[in-house]
Amino acid sequence: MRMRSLLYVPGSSPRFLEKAHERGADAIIIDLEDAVAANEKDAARAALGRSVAMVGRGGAQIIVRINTHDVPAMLADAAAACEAGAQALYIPKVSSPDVLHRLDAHLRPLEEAANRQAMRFAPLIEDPAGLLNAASIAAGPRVFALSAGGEDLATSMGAQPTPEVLRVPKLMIHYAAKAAGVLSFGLLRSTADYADRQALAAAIAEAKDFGFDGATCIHPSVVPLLNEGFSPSPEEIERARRLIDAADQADQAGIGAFTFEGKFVDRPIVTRARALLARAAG
Ligand SMILES: CC(C)(COP(=O)(O)OP(=O)(O)OC[C@H]1O[C@@H](n2cnc3c(N)ncnc32)[C@H](O)[C@@H]1OP(=O)(O)O)[C@@H](O)C(=O)NCCC(=O)NCCSC(=O)C[C@H](O)C(=O)O
Ligand SMILES: [Mg+2]
Repeated sequence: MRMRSLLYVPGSSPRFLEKAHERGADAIIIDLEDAVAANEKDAARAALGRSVAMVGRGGAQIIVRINTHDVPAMLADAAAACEAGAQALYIPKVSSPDVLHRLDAHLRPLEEAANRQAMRFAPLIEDPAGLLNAASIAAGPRVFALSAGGEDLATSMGAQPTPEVLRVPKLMIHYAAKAAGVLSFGLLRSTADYADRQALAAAIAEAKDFGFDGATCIHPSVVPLLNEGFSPSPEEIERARRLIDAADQADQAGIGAFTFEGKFVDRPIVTRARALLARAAG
């Protein structure tokens, strides 16, 4: 399943929710957390059934970002997301796997009673404790993806969310995701400056080179950039096909390493080409 673009939509904004399914995002994250004012959170949760149905009309994966600042709110959000038919939870401010176990135990009987598929978890790491526990968080129950919340991460450290500040923590979280074999979402910079398209395109190209699978965004204008940027280009696909043909011929001739279009090729390079074609196939 492709998850190049994940569009955040505040769960309290009917104007945004109404057309979110037309924006082309692979996944839509209905936010109940920081984009929703405190006095609107109960109403956003109560409306979740309608919101999930509305944003799901285009076939995107539907994810709900729950609150984790207090346990009753967290459990109520998770139960509402389950009842609404969301496929996954975005779980903010995860500092250790404990919260994932708590949610897993809470959801299991609800899912069984309603005969629903298990919702998957995407923890969001947003403080230094979470950063240092990233490997155990990535290996937690139901986890399918990991990402960093750059704004909260910087804030929790008394830092500014500049690319220099965010680069190392975001890469640490990325490597934890890769070590656990789960998806890794993000860019090596803050996503708050969504209007600078040139900088965004460069950041997306960089993230793709690092092996990130996709990224979240807060505005629909970024979705096409993510979809294009995290997809293999036609040139990359053509080259991968030629390289695999050449590798198959070399294999039949009993040759493991060879020169292809002026460059050295051996097994990991062929594996990379096959992975690129698999990604292109969706
Ligand atoms: C950033 C925004 C507040 C901008 O809002 P606004 O100025 O009203 O947008 P536009 O006028 O440019 O909108 C143009 C059209 O696009 C639609 N729109 C805009 N945003 C969205 C959206 N997110 N989803 C769906 N549709 C959207 C408008 O309706 C307009 O369409 P039309 O009506 O047809 O003309 C706003 O974009 C926004 O609120 N974005 C979401 C913010 C959010 O969810 N933030 C939380 C996630 S990020 C985070 O929490 C950080 C992380 O945790 C960390 O710590 O780093
Ligand atoms: Mg945050």
